[in-house]
Amino acid sequence: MGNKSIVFTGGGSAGHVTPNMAIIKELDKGWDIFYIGSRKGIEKELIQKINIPYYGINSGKLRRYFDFQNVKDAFNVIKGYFEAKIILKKLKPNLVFSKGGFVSVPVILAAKTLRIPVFIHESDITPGLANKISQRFATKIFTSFEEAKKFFPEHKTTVIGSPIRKEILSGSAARGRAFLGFHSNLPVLTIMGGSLGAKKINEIIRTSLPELTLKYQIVHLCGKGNKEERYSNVSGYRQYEYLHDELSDILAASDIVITRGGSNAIFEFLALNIPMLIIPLGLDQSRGDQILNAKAFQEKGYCLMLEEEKLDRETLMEHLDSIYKNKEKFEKNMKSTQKSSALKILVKEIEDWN
Ligand SMILES: CC(=O)N[C@H]1[C@@H](OP(=O)(O)OP(=O)(O)OC[C@H]2O[C@@H](n3ccc(=O)[nH]c3=O)[C@H](O)[C@@H]2O)O[C@H](CO)[C@@H](O)[C@@H]1O
Repeated sequence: MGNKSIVFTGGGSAGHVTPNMAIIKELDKGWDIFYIGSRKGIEKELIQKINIPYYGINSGKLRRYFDFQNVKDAFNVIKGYFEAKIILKKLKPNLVFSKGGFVSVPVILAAKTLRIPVFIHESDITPGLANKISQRFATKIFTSFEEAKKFFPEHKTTVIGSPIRKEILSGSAARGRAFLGFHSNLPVLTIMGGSLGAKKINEIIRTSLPELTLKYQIVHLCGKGNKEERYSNVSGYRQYEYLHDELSDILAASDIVITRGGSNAIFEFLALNIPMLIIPLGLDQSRGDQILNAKAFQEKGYCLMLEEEKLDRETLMEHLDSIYKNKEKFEKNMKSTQKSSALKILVKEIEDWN
C-alpha cells in the first residue's frame, strides 16, 4: 500500500501556520505532505523553509463590513476555490487539515465538494471568520481554549489546547545569550508584537529605550519592514524582523515577554513559564479575540494585561515593574498548570484517520 497523503492549509499570519509546522514535523514518514496557501503570504516562506511542496492559490480577505474591496476579494475567493479543487483532485489527499486564516476557506470548500474529510483547529476563544464559515464543512474541530467549545457543534468538537512546535521547548539560554551577545547581569526582556509586528508597541518600546535599557537587555521582534537602523547601536537592544530557528534559544534566555494576545504565542510562553505583559490588539483593529485571550490568561495568573489605549511610557514601566516584582508568583501559576498535549493528540487523530 502506498503512503497516505494530507494537505495542510492556513495562513495570512504565522499564527495560522506554526501549529501546522508542529504537526508536519511529527507525522510519521508514511505520509505524503502538501500545503496549500496564498501566493504571497508568510506561510509560503515558512513552509518552503521546511521543504514541503507548496501550492499557492488566490485568496481574498473576508470582512464582516461592507467595502468595495469585498467584490474584488469575492472573485479571488472563487478563483481560489477552483484552483484548490484542481490541486486537490490531483493530490487526492486522505485528509485536509486547516489552521484557519482566509486562504483556508476556498480550500475547505473545495475539499467538501470532493468529499475529502477536513479537520480544523481554532486557536482563539472566539472563532475567526474563516473557521466560522468552515466549521459546518469540518469533520472534526479542535480548540485551544475550553471557552471556544460553545461556538462549535458539540458532537464534533474537542478541546485539546495549543499544538506547540517541539523545538520551541528545547532551546538553550546560554546559546540564546551568546547569539544576542548579552551578559548575565541584567534580565532579558523579549518583545513579540505578533508575527507581523505591532506599530504602536514598536514605537513605545523604542521611545522607552533610555529607561528600559537601565533594567533589561532587550530583544525586539518587530515584524517585517519594521526594523529601524537608527536604533542599531543602542547597547543592550537587538531588533529582528522575524526569528526562525533561533527563537527557541532566545525564549529560553528570556525572563519576561511583552506580547500581543495572539493565541499561539501566549500558549508558547505559558509552556515555557515566561511571565507576560499582554498588550492585545484592540477592538478598533480586530474582533477582540486577543482581549479575550489576554483576559483568560490574566484570570489564571499567567500575565498582566495592558490595553493598547492605555499604553504609554509610564504604564509600560509600571506594568513591567509589577511583573518583575511578582515574577515568581506568575511562574508558579504557570508551572502548576497541566501542560497541553495538543500536539500529541492531533498527530494521533491524524495517524488514526481511516
Ligand atoms: C493580527 C491578527 O490577526 N492576529 C491573530 C494571529 O496572530 P499571529 O499570527 O501574530 O499569531 P500568534 O501570536 O498566535 O502566533 C505567532 C507565531 O509566530 C511565531 N513567531 C513569531 C515571531 C517570530 O519572530 N518568530 C516566530 O516564530 C510564534 O512563535 C508563534 O508561533 O493569529 C492568532 C491565532 O489565530 C490570533 O490569536 C491573533 O489574533
